[in-house]
Amino acid sequence: MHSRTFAKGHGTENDFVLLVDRDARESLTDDQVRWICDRRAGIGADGILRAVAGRHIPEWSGDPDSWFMDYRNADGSIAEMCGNGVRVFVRHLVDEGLVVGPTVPVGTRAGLRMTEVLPDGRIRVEMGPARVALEDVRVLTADHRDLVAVPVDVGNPHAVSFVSDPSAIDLRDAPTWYPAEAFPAGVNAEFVSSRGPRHLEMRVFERGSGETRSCGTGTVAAAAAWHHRHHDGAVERAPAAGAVVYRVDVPGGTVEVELGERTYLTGPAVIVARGELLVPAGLDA
Ligand SMILES: N[C@@H](CCC[C@H](N)C(=O)O)C(=O)O
Repeated sequence: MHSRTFAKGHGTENDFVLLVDRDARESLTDDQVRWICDRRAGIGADGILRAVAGRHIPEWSGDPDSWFMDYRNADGSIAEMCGNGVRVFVRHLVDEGLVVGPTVPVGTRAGLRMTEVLPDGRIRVEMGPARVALEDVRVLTADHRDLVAVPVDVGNPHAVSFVSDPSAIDLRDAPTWYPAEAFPAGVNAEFVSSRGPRHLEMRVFERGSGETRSCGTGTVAAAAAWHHRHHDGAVERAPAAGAVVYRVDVPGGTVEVELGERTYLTGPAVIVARGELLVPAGLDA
């Protein structure tokens, strides 16, 4: 058995275990990730945010000294980006005195993300482009719904379906999709309805984690898909008129998405615990 320090936090109840390991001295195997994220045998989380220096990530070509968010889903898989996670990541680095805000750059597998800690404590993240595909796909849910879905790339893949009532969708099993080749690396599936002008409600089934209480990249995908399909492809034209701001309600809270020349996600980030993880001997790498 060995021990390592951890913190636990969430962004709109999308929850994460944070492991700071700037010099990449500790291993983090898929089995360890699954154990840490297990809500009965481990700490419990939707994913892990490992904080390392960029130099330790082979696919990172940016500043080797910048902090890199090495994100893992609860099943051990790697994802390119996590919109709620990056806010929690920054909150933790600031709280621990490892960076000085308010502006904090973070390396991710989807590229560099500039973040800003706002005076009210929320964190605003520049999310890179949200690419809305022109061709729809179909998503099949556990309750045998066959839904039209809009593919959106926010650094990671999303399929956004517009439904009359997201709470009525059965998400006990993972949705599937067709054609299968639309998402060769899997997809995060969002179910979205309108609550008023520029106000959406969303549920999500995340690749690698199952149904979660929120997904930051998913809210950006939802707003971008909605705006694109209901304003005749207007996301690209938004800069002329200034950014449009969507409020997106998820089961775990509310975030704000700005669509314009750049895309921003703003929301809360909360650290709830710090402690010592006792890694069982069987999981020692
Ligand atoms: N919850 C995250 C997204 C995490 C990664 C996702 N499950 C994937 O595999 O792409 C968010 O807040 O964006």
